[in-house]
Amino acid sequence: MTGGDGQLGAESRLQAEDGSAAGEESAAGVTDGTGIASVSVDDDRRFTVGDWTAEETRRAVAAAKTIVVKVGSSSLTQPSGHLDVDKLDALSGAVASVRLAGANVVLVSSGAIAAGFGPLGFASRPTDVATQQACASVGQGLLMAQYETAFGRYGVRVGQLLITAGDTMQPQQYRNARRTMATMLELGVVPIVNENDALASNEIRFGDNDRLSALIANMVRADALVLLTDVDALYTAPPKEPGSRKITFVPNVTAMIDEIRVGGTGSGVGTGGMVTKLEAARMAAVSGIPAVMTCASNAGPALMGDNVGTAFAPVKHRGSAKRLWIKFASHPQGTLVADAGAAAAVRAGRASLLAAGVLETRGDFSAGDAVWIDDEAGNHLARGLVAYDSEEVPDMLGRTTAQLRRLLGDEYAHPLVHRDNLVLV
Ligand SMILES: Nc1ncnc2c1ncn2[C@@H]1O[C@H](COP(=O)(O)OP(=O)(O)O)[C@@H](O)[C@H]1O
Ligand SMILES: N[C@@H](CCC(=O)OP(=O)(O)O)C(=O)O
Repeated sequence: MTGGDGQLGAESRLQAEDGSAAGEESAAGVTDGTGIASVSVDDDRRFTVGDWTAEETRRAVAAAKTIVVKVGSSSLTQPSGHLDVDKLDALSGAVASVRLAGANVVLVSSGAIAAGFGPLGFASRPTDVATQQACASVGQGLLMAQYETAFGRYGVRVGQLLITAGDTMQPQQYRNARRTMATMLELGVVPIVNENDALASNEIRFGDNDRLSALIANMVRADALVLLTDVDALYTAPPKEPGSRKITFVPNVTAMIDEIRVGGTGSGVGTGGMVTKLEAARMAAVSGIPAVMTCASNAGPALMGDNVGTAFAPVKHRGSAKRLWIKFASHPQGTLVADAGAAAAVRAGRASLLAAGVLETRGDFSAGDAVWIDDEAGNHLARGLVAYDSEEVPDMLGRTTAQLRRLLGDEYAHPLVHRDNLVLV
């Protein structure tokens, strides 16, 4: 449903991402009679989807104290597989201006593979992972050298940070990356982040940098995310399709995600296309971060809050860093299958998961790992950090807290997943 003014209406779909009506506090809870209280697992301050206007969203981008800017391969390179220095210089100028105006800026830059295949003699972007990785190792160096020169003109220092998907999943690595980035920002450096393509494995790989940029926005507690690509805005269908219309404002990305027809990359050097950009916008919106998506040549106006591209309003308050990590970055190692009562309580968003309400455990996990919480039909309800090793759980299943204390001891008289460590999907 697209309004004639290019704003995507969401009035009829005021549903928060967890399925409960926006702003409504769910009442269901679960206790096993031992007084374990049930309080909200999600941020229950009232948030009304639709509160943010397009202007407010854009103003928030312009006023951001900390901002993540993501730029795609096609905005930095030529189809021949070489850097497009003019484009890179123009982008660097826009980002440096924001830095010099006092904001913290993180630049998530793709382009390593696209800048590396030309110098290595390939006519087009290689498709096999090993060759892509070799191209990335050549292209990443070229990219950074060019960024150093470009930002150097403005007296702005840049630093490289290469991250694998695995790094964002491991709490320790995540903390290290967050600390490094925070320190770089304190020192006035613009961190330039890319996926560590040379080390990424085929199985665990972002591939594109769109979702990585939303994770980084959470990591640095950014106030805004700007996604720069080779198309000026989000359209109702891939822009080359006749009749596709430009969308200037999306008040509720979680509600509209199924209504837009998105296609893959349009350039031959990018990855992911609009699918992953919309996913990044959704991750930002449910993390309380306003976002704008437009073409790289609009970087300056977008960062100034001008009416370019597509603005995405936040749809929730920002959660804690821990909850955002559980929701978007953790890598579940197993599954706890909840019975109907526990599933309803988890879904309602106000409960710890007790052993009494769990029917089955699957997978090999350690205390502190992320696990899925599924219903009996196999639907994922939530992700959470489990308090026990997978070998300990079978003896606990179906038992009340009082029984656990009596049979197994005090240390087992706790929820399998405490509500503070549980996030609805
Ligand atoms: N609904 C849509 N609206 C806008 N662009 C779309 C849509 N569906 C597919 N696309 C394509 O997504 C491309 C951008 O994705 P991609 O090539 O991965 O860029 P980047 O390299 O910047 O990440 C655009 O060039 C466009 O052709
Ligand atoms: N990390 C890769 C990103 C690959 C890619 O094409 O990403 P994108 O252009 O953001 O869709 C690189 O630097 O080449």
